[in-house]
Amino acid sequence: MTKIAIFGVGLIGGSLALSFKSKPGVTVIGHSNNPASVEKYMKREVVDYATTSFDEAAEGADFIFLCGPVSSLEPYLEKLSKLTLKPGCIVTDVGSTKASVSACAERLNLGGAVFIGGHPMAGKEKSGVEAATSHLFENAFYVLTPSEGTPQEAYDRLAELLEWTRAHLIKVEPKHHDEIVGAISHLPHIIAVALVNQVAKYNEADELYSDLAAGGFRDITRIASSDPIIWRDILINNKEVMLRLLQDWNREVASFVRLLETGDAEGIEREFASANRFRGSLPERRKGVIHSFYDIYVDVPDHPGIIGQITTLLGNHRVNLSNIQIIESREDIPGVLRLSFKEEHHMDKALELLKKDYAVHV
Ligand SMILES: NC(=O)c1ccc[n+]([C@@H]2O[C@H](COP(=O)([O-])OP(=O)(O)OC[C@H]3O[C@@H](n4cnc5c(N)ncnc54)[C@H](O)[C@@H]3O)[C@@H](O)[C@H]2O)c1
Ligand SMILES: O=C(O)C(=O)C[C@]1(C(=O)O)C=C[C@@H](O)C=C1
Repeated sequence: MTKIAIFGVGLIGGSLALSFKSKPGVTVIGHSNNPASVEKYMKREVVDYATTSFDEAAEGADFIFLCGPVSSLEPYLEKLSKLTLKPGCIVTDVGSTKASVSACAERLNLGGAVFIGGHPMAGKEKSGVEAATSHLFENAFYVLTPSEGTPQEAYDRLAELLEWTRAHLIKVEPKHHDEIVGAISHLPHIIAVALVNQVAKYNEADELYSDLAAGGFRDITRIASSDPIIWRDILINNKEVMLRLLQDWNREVASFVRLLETGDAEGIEREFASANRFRGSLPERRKGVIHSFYDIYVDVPDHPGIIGQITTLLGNHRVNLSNIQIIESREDIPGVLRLSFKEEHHMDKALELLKKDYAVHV
């Protein structure tokens, strides 16, 4: 039996647990200090067994996944270094920063265990085990940060286990990881939060701001709803990188200010065109940087049963819908549904079917 211990069964730990659970020869053990959480993990059947005992969870484990907030990772490693772990046990983490946890593992003696840092490049703005899903990592990149001393055999065993997640593994050096992820994940979170807070202040004086907040605002600010503790830890841990990136960001903002002050219409056009080109060149069909869905938007009248009618129509024509979201729905006002498809031909078929009765936009 392969024993997998997961410390911190939240969004990421829970999604890993669901990816591994019920696989042949695998037992998944969840750990939390909180008895109510342990009960919840069991009740939701995310793990095979859960415990409040750190030692019981770690004892005899073949794989240990540390899935708490970034500030919990080094204390976890310290604690593990004081136990006798199973020889050959692989300890890994899922923290959004890699430099400090990897350096900590290098300093510590984990006995016969091996630490390999990890970071699945997939997530959500929601947190907790309630948001966990077995397919969260499918098609996403999953960064591993082995050191020079990491035995190839240990890396291969972890890689083999992670095949259950259906993610694409990629090796990155820890500091390099923190630079890149700082720019493509951490900076966007700061910008989204700052933008929402800016608009929230205007909204205090005039509620029309939130009434009119439509697709553009919602698209760029979804991640502003992310968990405050998780993000406090990430940003503090990656402080040096973030301070440099924010200086560059200030320069980008200042350059827009100059374009507007000087009425440089061509310059503004150039900025949009070059952003459009880079974004368009990003690989589309994977999660991680850009979600891999094909989305269409349907204007729908506000009457009961409308969602059922649409899903039944698509189902009857074997169109596979991956996600459905009500973007705007208020009494007496037509709503907008976002329908997401994983495959382009399903989106095309949905467009063809829905155009007959609804206003549909891509
Ligand atoms: N949310 C994302 O999109 C995302 C993506 C990839 C990696 N990560 C990383 O994964 C880790 C977990 O994030 P999440 O989104 O699953 O968060 P979460 O809040 O959903 O889960 C965190 C888990 O850790 C436990 N926990 C909370 N405080 C703790 C502490 N001080 N010590 C030990 N355990 C504690 C919680 O009970 C919970 O089970 C973080 O290190 C985060 O940086 C997050
Ligand atoms: O999709 C989201 O909500 C995320 O924030 C996921 C996201 C990201 O920024 O892309 C967030 C943190 C991670 O460490 C990895 C992925």
